[in-house]
Amino acid sequence: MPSILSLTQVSKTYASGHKALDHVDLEIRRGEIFALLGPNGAGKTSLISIICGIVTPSSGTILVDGHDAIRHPRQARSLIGLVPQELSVDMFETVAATMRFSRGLFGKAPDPTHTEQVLRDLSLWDKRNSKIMELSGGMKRRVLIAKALSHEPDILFLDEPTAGVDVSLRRDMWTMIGKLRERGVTIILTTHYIEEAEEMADRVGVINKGQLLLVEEKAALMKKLGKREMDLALVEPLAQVPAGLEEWHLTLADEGHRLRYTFDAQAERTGIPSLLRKLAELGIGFKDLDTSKSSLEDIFVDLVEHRETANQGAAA
Ligand SMILES: Nc1ncnc2c1ncn2[C@@H]1O[C@H](COP(=O)(O)OP(=O)(O)OP(=O)(O)O)[C@@H](O)[C@H]1O
Repeated sequence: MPSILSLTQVSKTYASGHKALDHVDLEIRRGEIFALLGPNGAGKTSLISIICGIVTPSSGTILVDGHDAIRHPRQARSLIGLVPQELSVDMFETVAATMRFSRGLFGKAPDPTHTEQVLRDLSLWDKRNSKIMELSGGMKRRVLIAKALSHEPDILFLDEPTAGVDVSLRRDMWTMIGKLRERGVTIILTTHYIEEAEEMADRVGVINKGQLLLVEEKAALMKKLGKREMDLALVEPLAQVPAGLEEWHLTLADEGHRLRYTFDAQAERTGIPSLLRKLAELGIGFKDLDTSKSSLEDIFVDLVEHRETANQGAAA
C-alpha cells in the first residue's frame, strides 16, 4: 500500500539549541491507525507540529499525499486535521459556528449534512448552539475533534487524545476513531498509554529523545511487551545456575540469592510449571516468588540502552 505520509531525515533543533528531532524517517500507510508512543519531551508534538506546518524543520522532507509540506504547505495542510493537546477555540463562539468557521478557513463551502454527522458522532448535536465556554472540559475536547474534522481531512492527528479524559469520553473517542477508519481516514495518535495503542493501533512507533527507536506492527510489539519476569528468592544462595536448567535461560541476581526467569506471558506455555518441577527435582528450595510485567518504560530503557551500547561499540 502506498504511503500517505512520508518523512525523510526530519530533524529539528529549536532556537534554544535543544535538538527535539534527530533524523526521523517514517512512512505512514494510507488508512492505518498509527500510535506514536513516547515519554514526556520525546518529540511527539514537535513531529506533529512539523507535519502540520506549525513548526519549521531544521532539515528533512515531508510529503503529505505527495505534496511537499514545506514548499506547498496549504495543499499539504488541507489534507490534515489536527486535534491539539491544548484548547484552541474561541470560547465565545458556538459549537456549530466553530466548525463552520474552521471549514471555511480551508476554503470549503458549508455542508450542514457533514456538520450534523460529525456533531452527532461526537454526541455534540444537542450542544450545537451552546457557547464553548458553557461546556464541560470533556465536551470542549469533543469540540476540538469536531473542529479538526470540519474540512473532511484524509489524515487526522490526535495529540494525546485521552490524557485526563473520563472513561465515557475515552470510549466514545475509540468508537469515533473506528468509524473514521472505516471511512478511510488515516489516523495518527500520540500517547503515553500502551493500552491505547493496544486497543486501536495497527502499527506503533516508539520515540525517545527525538529518535524514532522502532516502528512495528502492534502484534509484534505486544509480544515484546508481554515479557514477564519471575523472581525466586532462594533458601540457599547459588554460585551459578545449576546444570539441567539450561532450557529456561535463568540468571542469578542479588549475589546468588535470587533466580530469575524471563518468559512470554502471551505464549501458550510459559515454562513455569516445568521449571518449578525441575527445581524441586534438583532440591533447589525457594521462600518467595514474584512476577513482574515489563512495562513500556522497560522497553524504552531496553531500547535506549541497546542504542547507547551499540553507539559505544561503533565509536570504539
Ligand atoms: N518552541 C520550543 N523551543 C524550545 N524547545 C522546545 C520547544 N518546543 C518543544 N521544545 C522541547 O523539545 C522537546 C520535545 O518536546 P515535544 O513537545 O515535542 O515532546 P512531546 O513528546 O510531545 O512531550 P509531551 O508528551 O510532554 O507532550 C522537549 O524537551 C521540549 O522542551
